[in-house]
Amino acid sequence: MYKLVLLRHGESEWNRENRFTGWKDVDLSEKGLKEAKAAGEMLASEGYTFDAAYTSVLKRAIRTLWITLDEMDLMWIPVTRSWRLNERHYGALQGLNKAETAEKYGDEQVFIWRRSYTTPPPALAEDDERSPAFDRRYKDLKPEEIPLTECLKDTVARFLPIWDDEIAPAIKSGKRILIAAHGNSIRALVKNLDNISDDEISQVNIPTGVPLVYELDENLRPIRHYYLGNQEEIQKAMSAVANQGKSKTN
Ligand SMILES: O=C(O)[C@@H](CO)OP(=O)(O)O
Repeated sequence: MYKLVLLRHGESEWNRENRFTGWKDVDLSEKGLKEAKAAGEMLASEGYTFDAAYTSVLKRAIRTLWITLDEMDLMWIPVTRSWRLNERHYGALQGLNKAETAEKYGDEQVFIWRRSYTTPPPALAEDDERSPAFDRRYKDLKPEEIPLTECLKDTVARFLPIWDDEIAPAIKSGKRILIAAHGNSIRALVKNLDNISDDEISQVNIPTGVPLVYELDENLRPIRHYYLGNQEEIQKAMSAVANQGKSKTN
């Protein structure tokens, strides 16, 4: 049996302000820093350790990983950063307040933009200065790999190559892996691992800063999964994520 731990970054400044974030490189809030520390403490106290870690090229996930590994005295383990673990690109919604967007376009439309598997949010214009094409960290991507928006299906498609080529073989070789990533890149992985339908994945919400443990069989099929921590608080945190895209007037 293998154990894989997934960790969504701690609360970011834009999570705190309830803004669509996507590939915008915002940092952790004070609360997010504390969540990352608590995640590391919990993993250490529950006896977890890791041989390697994977994260995105966005500082909220990288810093969460640093803090978690620091708490576990594991800052020395190899870390792979890849754009393939980035948050789902939120297109032209990036920067907008989620509740205000729901007031303007309706809760249903915002739910589709946030949680539909195949409908992407409105795209950034190609010449928009926020396009990843103008960001040096993405200079090695092929033009067709650079997103101007993404639905979850797109995120699954760009995440799977690093899973199949690097992470899955590492787990099978016996390495204990920690993945510090984002709400929607973790949803992409969870959909794939648990074989969740396109419809049902719309109801899955990942809380910030809570370790999610997957026990996997020799073929990396999940045996069970569970969050570490206070289960009641975790349920509340998941509902809070679901409600972020609802207008306040409803
Ligand atoms: O804004 C985002 O990038 C993500 C994660 O914070 O939000 P959502 O849960 O709305 O998909």
